[in-house]
Amino acid sequence: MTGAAPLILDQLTVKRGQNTVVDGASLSAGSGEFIGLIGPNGAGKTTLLRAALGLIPASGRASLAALPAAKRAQLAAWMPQGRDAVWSMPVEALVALGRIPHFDEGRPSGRARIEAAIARLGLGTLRHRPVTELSGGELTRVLLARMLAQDTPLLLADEPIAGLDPAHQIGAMQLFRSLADEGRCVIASLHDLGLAVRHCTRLILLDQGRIVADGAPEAVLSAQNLARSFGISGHFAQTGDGPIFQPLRVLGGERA
Ligand SMILES: Nc1ncnc2c1ncn2[C@@H]1O[C@H](COP(=O)(O)OP(=O)(O)OP(=O)(O)O)[C@@H](O)[C@H]1O
Repeated sequence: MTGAAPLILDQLTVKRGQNTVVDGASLSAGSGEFIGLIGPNGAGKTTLLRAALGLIPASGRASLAALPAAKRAQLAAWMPQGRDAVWSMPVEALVALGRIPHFDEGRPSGRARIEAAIARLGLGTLRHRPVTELSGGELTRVLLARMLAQDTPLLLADEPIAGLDPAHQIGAMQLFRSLADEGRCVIASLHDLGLAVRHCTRLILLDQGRIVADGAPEAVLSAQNLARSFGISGHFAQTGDGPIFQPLRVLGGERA
């Protein structure tokens, strides 16, 4: 990896047929940041994350994509949007896959990481259950635990809190924020703008493949950006319990 930043994208561009799905995205994501990648359906969030990891062809530069896969897996954990458990294996075995890049899933150092991840995601009672027999939210927590067990400086997650109940959504967001506070970098695509505002240190707004805003949550969720990119209005408030954002209305007619 080049420099200190866990992820650098420079004019990253992805074309799908005739369509430019990610259009010249540039960013530097640093240690200590929990970045919420937001934008309407089809904006290009999944495509940007996958291209950042080198999973799909792209032009421009992605610092991770240039690395050998084995090295990349030591630097970045990835949680895809699809939540299908293909193989029937116990929960603890799937979490242990997070240690494969470190070659220590059977050693004390690896076991300690696996156990810590199982405990942190509250999976103790599920540890022997086949992953094919879990609910959607339970499987999401197992995949979060696998990411945690991988113990990487960068974590990329595509809609990681979709399908979780409110307590587990808040728990997952607090987990990501605490990982950032320890010096890691977390980038997660999110549709829940209220949770994004409360927990993320920075938001990046993607619209039609372009980064149209990047910065502090309150600034990114300006009335103008909400209207232009999401076609909604919303209310932002600073409270004694932290910032709160509530989407309010779908604006009439075409997007501003
Ligand atoms: N394999 C593909 N071939 C052609 N077009 C694709 C392909 N994958 C995605 N797209 C298109 O690229 C655009 C961006 O898709 P992407 O999944 O990155 O959006 P997203 O922001 O993650 O959306 P969502 O919030 O709905 O998950 C969409 O218009 C989508 O239809």
